[in-house]
Amino acid sequence: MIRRVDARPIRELMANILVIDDDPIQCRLSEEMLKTHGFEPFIAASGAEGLALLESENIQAVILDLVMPEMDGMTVLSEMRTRNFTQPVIVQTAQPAIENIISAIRLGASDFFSKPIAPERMIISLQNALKRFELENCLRTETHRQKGALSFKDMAAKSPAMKKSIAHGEKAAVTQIPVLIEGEAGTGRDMMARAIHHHAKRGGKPFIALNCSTLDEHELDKMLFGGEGQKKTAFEQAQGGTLYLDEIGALSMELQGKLLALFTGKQLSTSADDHAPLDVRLICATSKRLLNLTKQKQFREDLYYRLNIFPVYMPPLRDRAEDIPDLISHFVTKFSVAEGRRIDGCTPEALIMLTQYEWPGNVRQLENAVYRAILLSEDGHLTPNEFPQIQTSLQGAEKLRSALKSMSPQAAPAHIDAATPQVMPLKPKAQPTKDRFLSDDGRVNNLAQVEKDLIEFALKKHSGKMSAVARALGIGRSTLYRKLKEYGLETDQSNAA
Ligand SMILES: Nc1ncnc2c1ncn2[C@@H]1O[C@H](COP(=O)(O)OP(=O)(O)OP(=O)(O)O)[C@@H](O)[C@H]1O
Repeated sequence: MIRRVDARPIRELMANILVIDDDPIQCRLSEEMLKTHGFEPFIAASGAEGLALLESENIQAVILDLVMPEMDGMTVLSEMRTRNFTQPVIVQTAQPAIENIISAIRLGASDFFSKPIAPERMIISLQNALKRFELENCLRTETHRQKGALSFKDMAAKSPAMKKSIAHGEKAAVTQIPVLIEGEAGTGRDMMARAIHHHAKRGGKPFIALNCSTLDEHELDKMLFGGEGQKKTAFEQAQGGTLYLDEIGALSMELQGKLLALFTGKQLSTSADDHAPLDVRLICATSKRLLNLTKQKQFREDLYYRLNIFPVYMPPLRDRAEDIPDLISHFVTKFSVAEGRRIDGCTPEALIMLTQYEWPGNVRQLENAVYRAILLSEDGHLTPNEFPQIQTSLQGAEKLRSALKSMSPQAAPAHIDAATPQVMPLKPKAQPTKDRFLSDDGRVNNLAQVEKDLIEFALKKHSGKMSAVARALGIGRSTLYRKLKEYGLETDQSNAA
């Protein structure tokens, strides 16, 4: 069971705060204060250095000194606006003239402090600024989603793996060529497709999405290539824009052939039979490796090479735990607003638990888990108890891990060519059993000797009980007595029972 401690919101625990100040002592003080309160400080000794860090790092808020040589705080503020940095900025200065305060606020500063600053006041100001920033971000993303204008900036991407995917997406956006998005379900393939569309010249034109695995073949055929009752095909609807085909690997061989014919023919035949040149950018997504499907003859190789011109890979969430806090923060804001609940965020234990989980359903599963947790929460904080399924699953995995640990360690696997042959201990060679019909010197025993040995064996086996021995040998008791006398066996081993 995970112990419950304080419940600081994630944004506070993980936020990257940039301090821009030319005074090294003030920088050290700010750094210590931020670390003590669980923030991640980034320090810049000049305005230029600060702007460079804003470009390269994922900064959530800035503490800015106004009086600095070369580039002063006001110039940094206006440069931030010009470059479209929307992070909250808390200004601090040793010269709090009223005109400075007004100018800084006009340039977008969220708060203003005169030095020396009481750390508690600065922390409260940061908390409020971050809360507002998170709300603004969430509102912006959801507005973009509703307007069909999702951009790369709307995607949580702190991890190197996601940064790489977004860099590929940005490159794909400036071209017109087909894109193939590969990744497990729930990794954000749809979001990536929409961002590529939005950033391309076609942004603002239609974006039509179809899922090839959820529609039956007849329906899909009609929607893609037309048929009775279908006023406009998906291609016609997407004309000038983008057609997004999710789970393209599920397309039947017949429909694959039709799609290939479209590529070669480049003509859109409408139901009204007027022909227009095809101007649709195709973005496909798949959770199965298309290359493997081609090897298994389930996907046409010629079509594969047409679609896989610009691949973009969406990494599973388990390979990018750094993105989890931002995603949770976004979902908490989104759903608590939607549900009219005041939820502050996750406790540190819950956050640790959620970053340890494997998330087989990726971001989609995390989104649903946060939504459920918000509905379960009673005191405005999300603790591990609000994620019962994740808790149970991790506890099960922990039990399995400790059971495996207690088992004897296995030998490290070796390549078959390098493995030394295992020498099995040889069983001691069995001694040949003496043939019961042979004497010690190898001659065949005579009949009397065999009969005597047999009677002796039966006497031992039945503990000398005469009636049992006679029954076992198939002779009468009087014959048995006679033979015992004959072979000199009647004394010690026999009894009358
Ligand atoms: N990087 C991200 N930042 C913010 N939200 C994300 C991100 N990736 C995914 N999401 C959200 O997670 C959910 C699932 O994403 P999306 O629909 O794009 O996934 P998918 O790979 O197409 O899978 P599915 O087939 O389940 O829809 C969506 O609500 C999406 O907005």
